[in-house]
Amino acid sequence: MRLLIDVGNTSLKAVLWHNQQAQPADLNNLPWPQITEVVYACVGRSDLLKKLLAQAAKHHIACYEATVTKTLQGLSCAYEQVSNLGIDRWLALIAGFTLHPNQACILVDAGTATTIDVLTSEGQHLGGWILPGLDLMTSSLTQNTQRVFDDEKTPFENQLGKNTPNGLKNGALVATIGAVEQAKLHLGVQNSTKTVQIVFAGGYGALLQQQFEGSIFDSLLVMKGLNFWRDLSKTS
Ligand SMILES: Nc1ncnc2c1ncn2[C@@H]1O[C@H](COP(=O)(O)OP(=O)(O)OP(=O)(O)O)[C@@H](O)[C@H]1O
Ligand SMILES: CC(C)(CO)[C@@H](O)C(=O)NCCC(=O)O
Ligand SMILES: [K+]
Repeated sequence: MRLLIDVGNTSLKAVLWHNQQAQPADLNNLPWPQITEVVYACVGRSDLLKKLLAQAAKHHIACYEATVTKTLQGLSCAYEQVSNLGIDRWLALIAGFTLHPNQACILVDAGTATTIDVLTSEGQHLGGWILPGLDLMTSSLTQNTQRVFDDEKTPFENQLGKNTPNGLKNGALVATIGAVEQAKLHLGVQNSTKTVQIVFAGGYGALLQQQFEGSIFDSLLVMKGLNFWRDLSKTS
């Protein structure tokens, strides 16, 4: 059984991976005797991660930190400075590459930030974008203007706004949708028979997924990437 840990800027997420399945992990009551290894990825700072790694060491369990490399099996990273790419983005790419072989993908992780990464059917990462997440888009406007206000009960909708909270929330949503549309242009899906698999993850992934026909939402995308990273980096 593997303990998989994904440390973001806002939260730490962990799952237990056993028999090709993810089970929720209770961090206050981990089944250490059954855990064979700890695999983790970290873009943020975390005292909780330090505590978990210390506990693993006490139980003599090997810990592996996922890193970005120029290539991994048939997958290649677009960044010149590969260590600058967020590991969560690399893991989403690894998951897309492994789960959708020979298929062009757009990986969208919509949390605190929204990241969009473009992957060709040959496994080449073409690059991507980092946008403020939907909440950051709206809060940066309410905090830096006098008259732009939000409203808890206003949903994000792909429509024109006819009041301030609508204008604000819908603006954030369509900006994000527009960025995903721009990503498609880099894969030449217009005027061609090529298809692209758009995969959404993260807190706002399910909402965004509804905006793109044929797209999928996978709440475990980064965790799956972490699990594949460990398998693939063992054999490369
Ligand atoms: N149903 C939902 N469950 C969790 N978060 C949601 C949901 N709907 C919207 N959100 C928003 O998604 C964001 C959390 O996203 P996510 O869980 O992907 O973490 P994250 O922001 O990526 O954190 P980190 O950067 O720490 O990984 C928050 O802004 C939250 O308001
Ligand atoms: C963009 C975030 C914060 C998303 O979690 C993370 O992937 C990160 O810290 N990235 C580093 C910068 C980059 O990916 O170019
Ligand atoms: K994240």
